[in-house]
Amino acid sequence: QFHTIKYEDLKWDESLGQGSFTRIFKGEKTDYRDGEKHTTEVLLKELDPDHKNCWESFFEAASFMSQISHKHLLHVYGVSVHGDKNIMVQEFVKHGALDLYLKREKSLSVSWKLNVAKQLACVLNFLEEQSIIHGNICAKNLLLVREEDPSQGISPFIKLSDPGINVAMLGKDVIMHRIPWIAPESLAAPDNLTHECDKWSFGATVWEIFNNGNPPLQGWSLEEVKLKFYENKQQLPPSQWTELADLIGQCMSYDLAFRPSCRSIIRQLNSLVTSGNNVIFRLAQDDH
Ligand SMILES: Nc1cnc(-c2cc(N)nc3[nH]ccc23)cn1
Repeated sequence: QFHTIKYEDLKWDESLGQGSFTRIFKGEKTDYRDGEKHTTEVLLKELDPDHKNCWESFFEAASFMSQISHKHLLHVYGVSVHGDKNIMVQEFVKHGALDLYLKREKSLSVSWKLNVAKQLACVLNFLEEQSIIHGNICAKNLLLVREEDPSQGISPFIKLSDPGINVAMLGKDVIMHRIPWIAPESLAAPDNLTHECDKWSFGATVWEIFNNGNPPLQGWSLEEVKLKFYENKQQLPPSQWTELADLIGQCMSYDLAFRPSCRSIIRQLNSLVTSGNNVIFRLAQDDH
């Protein structure tokens, strides 16, 4: 399914943190093509040795990413196995994960946020057309390839990262930490993910993008309280921008049938762009 990379062709640099049962490092891979030596900056994602049993799911995530290609999907160069080390070799994305970027950058414009949400909707639509379910859409799994530069008319560019270990393989506690990104129906059946699950997660991710990276249900630390969120069919605090709140609410419908198609999501995002401008105009008018 994918390219295997020789361990000796990899070089580890600094640690960049960890994911579910994984550790990530900046690194380099060396290729020898037409007699020349090429080194490429990469992201090395190592599966924890004590979760070796998840290696199929770990590589399944990698193979899902390398069997299709899309401009907004992270490129996976391949995998390397060395002793009890299972390593996924990914493209290195300069500005890292969006959840941290949103927390750091406090003055991102509405058009920046809409632009990023539209890119996510496009790759979601592509995955649905390819009948591929991601299963872990969230701001932490969105990577910022390019920052915006308004002076040059350059807009932000994101890529969706791999879903990581399949949620069905994760323990109950890890699944709880995915509330409210994980669709309520997936809590009961994590091994039965659907495209509708990705739409629910899309709604929670758009909520994150418009809430400056404040995680939803922040401070709801106790797991049973988070479960109450689903039991009471609660919604995330709605945005003041009603059209945006409506879209997020549709995506985060407890009834799968009410979740919009990707086409509808894209259409609604496009109309938010125009209504967004009007909202600003309306607010400006109210000020006078
Ligand atoms: N495929 C990927 C995934 N994450 C990065 C990344 C980049 C960065 N500047 N800081 C980071 N801190 C944590 C991860 C990360 C890069 N590429």
